[in-house]
Amino acid sequence: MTESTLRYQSGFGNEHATEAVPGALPHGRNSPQRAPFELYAELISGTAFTAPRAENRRTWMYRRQPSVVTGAYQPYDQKAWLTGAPRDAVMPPEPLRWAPFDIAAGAGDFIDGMHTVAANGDAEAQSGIAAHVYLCRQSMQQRAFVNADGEMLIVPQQGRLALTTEMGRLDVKPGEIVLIPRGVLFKVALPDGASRGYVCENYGAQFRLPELGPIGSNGLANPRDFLAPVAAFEDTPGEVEIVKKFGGRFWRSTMKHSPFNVVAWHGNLTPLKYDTANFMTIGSISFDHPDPSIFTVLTSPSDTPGTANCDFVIFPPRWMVAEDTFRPPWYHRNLMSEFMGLVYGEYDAKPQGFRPGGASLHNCMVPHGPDEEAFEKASTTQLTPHKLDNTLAFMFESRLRFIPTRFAMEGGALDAAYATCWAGLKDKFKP
Ligand SMILES: O=C(O)Cc1cc(O)ccc1O
Ligand SMILES: [Fe+2]
Repeated sequence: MTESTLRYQSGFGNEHATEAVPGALPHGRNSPQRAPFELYAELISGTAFTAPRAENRRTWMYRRQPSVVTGAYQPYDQKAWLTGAPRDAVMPPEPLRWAPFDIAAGAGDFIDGMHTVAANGDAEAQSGIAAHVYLCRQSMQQRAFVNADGEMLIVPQQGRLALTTEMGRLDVKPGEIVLIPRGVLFKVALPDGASRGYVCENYGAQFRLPELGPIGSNGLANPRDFLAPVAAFEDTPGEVEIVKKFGGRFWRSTMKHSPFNVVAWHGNLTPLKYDTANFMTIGSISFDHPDPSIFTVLTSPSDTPGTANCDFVIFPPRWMVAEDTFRPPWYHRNLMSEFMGLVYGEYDAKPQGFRPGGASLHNCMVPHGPDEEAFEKASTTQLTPHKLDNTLAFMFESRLRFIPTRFAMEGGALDAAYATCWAGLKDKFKP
């Protein structure tokens, strides 16, 4: 695949209007007696009808056939993709870390290659998230996927993804992220072959931009950098298998035609992509460093103000200038639980052991912080302005503890020696 030439529309939560064939959108009403060109009008509501206006998300689609035109559903086998906190699983009380998950372990496509690393909450209670990795080497062909359990925040780590969705097409590459709303059909092609990445499946309130408080009206992730697709439809003949995730189970059905048949749409419920290179990073320009909440790209609030169901936080390239300051993260333990991944480069608190395509998990009140090497360096180095470059780590941070899966604990990637990275931190007290 050459560089992407797709067109997009800009703005987080914006009201977009787009037609692949001019004249396909009705004007002045959503549901005329007959829609233009004999299309079917169909509404998808991503929030309750009566959700506050600022949170309300819905889109009207004008399509060649409505979504009801499917066959019966049969069970579909996907055992590695789990939903919610597994009640019978053991949750170790210690820090956990995984080596890069082996792409060769995933022979299939984006659906079959999904492996849950850790999950919390309960999809039926619309609360919590799952942290997955996808390990795949095949494009989805004559197949589409729809997730009724939550929205999906996809963080590619290796290999570009070419997504086809009901609202149009998006190309994403490592360093970019894509957000697929709950219930929107999509398929994933792999222009670079073998691909790996992370997914946050969010059963709770939809991700949105965080409040900016005293930061003001600009900064962090700016709304205009979120890109929605333009309407596009497929004409490819042949049956399409629809795989649906519904209440933690997987189902398959067959459609005689492609479900990517939306000729025009308008609304504010859309897939979105975002390039993390556009994140306006804020940090200390005096001393100390602020809490990592300054790196929040998107937040899924819970019912308790300020205590997120999930924050999606990135640690992008940035200047470190703080004076008389230990610059990496301090030693800490938090109420919030932290699942971390690394897209590329090194993370300043763990320059060696935390590698791209791997992960770490520091659950509620589990102490962690810089390893011995990072501590020694950061506490003795000459503090000049320094660019942390070529690095992109991220965190799915949740108020709910993550429970690691069997794949995580027994699949071969678990770093049994993780705790030894702090073992050499001696008592150097010199009164
Ligand atoms: O654990 C981590 O590396 C993430 C993190 C970074 C930071 O600067 C402060 C707290 C925190 O959890
Ligand atoms: Fe932390």
